[in-house]
Amino acid sequence: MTEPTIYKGLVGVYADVSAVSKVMPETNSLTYRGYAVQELCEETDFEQVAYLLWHGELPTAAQLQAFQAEERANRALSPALLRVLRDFPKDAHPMDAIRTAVSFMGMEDPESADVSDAAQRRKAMRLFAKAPTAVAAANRLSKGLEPIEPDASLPYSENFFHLVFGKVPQPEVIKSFDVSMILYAEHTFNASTFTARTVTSTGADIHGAIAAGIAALKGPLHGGANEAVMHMLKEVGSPEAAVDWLEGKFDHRALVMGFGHRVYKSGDSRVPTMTKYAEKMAEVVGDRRWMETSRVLAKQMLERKNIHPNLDFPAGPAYYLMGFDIPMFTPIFVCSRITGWAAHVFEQAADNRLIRPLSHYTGVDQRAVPPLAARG
Ligand SMILES: CC(=O)SCCNC(=O)CCNC(=O)[C@H](O)C(C)(C)COP(=O)(O)OP(=O)(O)OC[C@H]1O[C@@H](n2cnc3c(N)ncnc32)[C@H](O)[C@@H]1OP(=O)(O)O
Ligand SMILES: O=C([O-])CC(=O)C(=O)O
Repeated sequence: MTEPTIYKGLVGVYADVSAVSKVMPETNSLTYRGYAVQELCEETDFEQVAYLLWHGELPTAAQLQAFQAEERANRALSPALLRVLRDFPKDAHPMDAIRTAVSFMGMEDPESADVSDAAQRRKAMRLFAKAPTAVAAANRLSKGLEPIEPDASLPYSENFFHLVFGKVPQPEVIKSFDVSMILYAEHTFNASTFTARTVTSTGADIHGAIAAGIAALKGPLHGGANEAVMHMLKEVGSPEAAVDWLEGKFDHRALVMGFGHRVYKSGDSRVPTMTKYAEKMAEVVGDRRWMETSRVLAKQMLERKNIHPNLDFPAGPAYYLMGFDIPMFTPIFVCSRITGWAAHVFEQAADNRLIRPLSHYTGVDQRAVPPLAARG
């Protein structure tokens, strides 16, 4: 019998068509619904990008107003969910907290069992609006602080800071955060999005798909890398120590977090924009240490290994400079990626076929079951 070709890690496999976004590794570029992501960062904001991903077109002023009004009206958590969040172990991983909160939101959603396109879209809006409230509440409760109520007078990104810190920072900080949310929003068939599509392909609901996406995003090879990058920068300590630190990693053939990418082999399309806004954060805060250390690491990785940084590399220090606790970084990524995951859930469901690949069996040949007494 001829051996089937195995595509380990599904490298190079086209699993379906998609009209949501396009990664062009040959030019290090990325478009959402045909718009270059860098241009979206400069010309729009995260709410407009969320609308674009879900509807295929940028909103008109009236459409944006309606979208924002719906988002602002759905931010509050139920008293039952707040009670559950209060009962989480204080040392619960924040990604486990948001994954569990999303599952809970699914159970209490008024349209829980309805997987029609219209209901899934309404549920996506509720998830999009509530996720920041849950992420911020879990973070504050883990530190013994009371959750803060969302402020419906504030746009999405301003409200995020309000929920976490109880105040809104200067516009430069909001802009850098908003840019990170646009850049993190969507990236074709990455592991978490493919997971969400696989769950959707079984006919399951959007809360299940997004909870599964969160579980996949937590891993350090995917979204968890933005936290690992900041731990790494702190371990390195200073730009002067970066080259020796990196050589030590090479000696042990260790992975360097925030570097490498399955699709981009000559640079991640999002890195220049995120680096620009991380640099702005360093200016605002007046602390250049992390960006200088990053610069040396990136230069050395390229010279020694020809490996480029990915989006998590500048996003890690950017979030740190914004004042977020490191365990918040991947949950922030969740709040952004909910938009991309949901767009893929809608697309998968609209033209569905169960996702079910094959495995090539390499175990022992078929054999008889020995009786218990005969098993040595
Ligand atoms: C938002 C995101 O999810 S972006 C990704 C975030 N993840 C990280 O930053 C984690 C660190 N990076 C990695 O682990 C990998 O680069 C991944 C998982 C992102 C991509 O993995 P793959 O596509 O399977 O990369 P692949 O294994 O083919 O890498 C090619 C070579 O580069 C090496 N390499 C890739 N990334 C790194 C890295 N970060 N540090 C050191 N070496 C690396 C591999 O070891 C491999 O070397 P080899 O040919 O000697 O075996
Ligand atoms: O595309 C990938 O494999 C990972 C990634 O960069 C993302 O999900 O943003």
